[in-house]
Amino acid sequence: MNLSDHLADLLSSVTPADQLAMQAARERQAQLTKPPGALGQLEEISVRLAGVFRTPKPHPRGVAVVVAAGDHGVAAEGVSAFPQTVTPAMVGNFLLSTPAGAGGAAVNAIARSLGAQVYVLDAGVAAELPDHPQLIRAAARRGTRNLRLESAMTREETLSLIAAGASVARQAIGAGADVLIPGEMGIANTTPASALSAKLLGLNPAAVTGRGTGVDDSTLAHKVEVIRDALARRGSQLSDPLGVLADLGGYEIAAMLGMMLQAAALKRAIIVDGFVEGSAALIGVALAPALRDYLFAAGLCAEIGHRAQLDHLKLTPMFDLGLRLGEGTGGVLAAPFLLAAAATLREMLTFEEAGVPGGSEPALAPEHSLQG
Ligand SMILES: Cc1cc2ncn([C@H]3O[C@H](COP(=O)(O)O)[C@@H](O)[C@H]3O)c2cc1C
Ligand SMILES: O=C(O)c1cccnc1
Repeated sequence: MNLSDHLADLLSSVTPADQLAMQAARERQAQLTKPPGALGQLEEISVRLAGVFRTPKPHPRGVAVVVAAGDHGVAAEGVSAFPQTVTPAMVGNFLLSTPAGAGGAAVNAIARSLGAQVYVLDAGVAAELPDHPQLIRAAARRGTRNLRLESAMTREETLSLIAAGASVARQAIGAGADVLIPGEMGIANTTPASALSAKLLGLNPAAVTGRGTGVDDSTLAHKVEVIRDALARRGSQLSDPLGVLADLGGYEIAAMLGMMLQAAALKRAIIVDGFVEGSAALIGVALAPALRDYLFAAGLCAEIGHRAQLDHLKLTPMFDLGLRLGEGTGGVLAAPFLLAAAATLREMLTFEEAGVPGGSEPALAPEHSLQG
């Protein structure tokens, strides 16, 4: 199958969540031993999980984060507080053996603390990475082109990275993941993420461009100008989301899009972490609106454009810890909320089952009817 047929196939496999299972879950939530609504946002999460897993008693088990790493030609414009060499060095760090286990980055430590699997994908890092048994490699150029001056990727490259992301997602799901978290590492990648957000949300670049790794005021102003220049080129039309992604995106962003589409096609839950993941999700829902049914927002992150992304996706963040890291860290932190929400729906007893007074009156059976 050629790559555009592969994408078309993936898109047509992304079908809406199961409304009947959601309705049954809502009715069940109303009978569980608690005041109505007392589990707050967990209740809506549990109902959405019922829709994803197509049962009023969903039981998601494994959690996996896939960190896709890629480099960006636009790093040459000086839009990050860190040099591009940090990308391959951090990939090394994701894989290093440490006294605590594999990986010395934040995502590794957080994933270990919660028992989540970490996969690492080289989605086009600029430097050659040494072989490592845990490093999955996509066939990609070493870094995108400078999106200020030209399209960051070709269509073929974009399709190929979407396919690579989809393939890792199948691997993770095959190994037991029911909750998939796309994560990213790529110096300068908040620039393509901001450019994509400005384009797709129709907002002024200044409204969606943040400090990323912590750039100062003058670098931030320069970053906004770089994005303005990129948007002023004769780029792709909004009616062509794949073209917009190729024009303004990045390899790891395309790979995360592939992961999301594949996980949704296989009816798994996806946690969308920060601002860079959010930009992949925006392309995803433009290509396949039903993808939204499978997305769960982790926390609100500190990038200023994140709120606008979540509003567009109609997703509610689960916490606000001021995270501004990426890597999928917030997504892994949010995973226990999903597992717990499903557990309430699955394992709590109803008022009737537990013999607790105060539940809504069950309808009277005819033989007990007063008129009988
Ligand atoms: C040591 C280090 C570890 C990271 N882990 C994630 N990021 C995050 O920061 C980068 C995006 O910010 P910007 O667009 O400003 O470059 C991405 O690599 C993202 O994953 C990191 C950044 C650094 C420096
Ligand atoms: O929110 C994010 O995804 C983010 C923020 C800063 C740096 N890298 C990623």
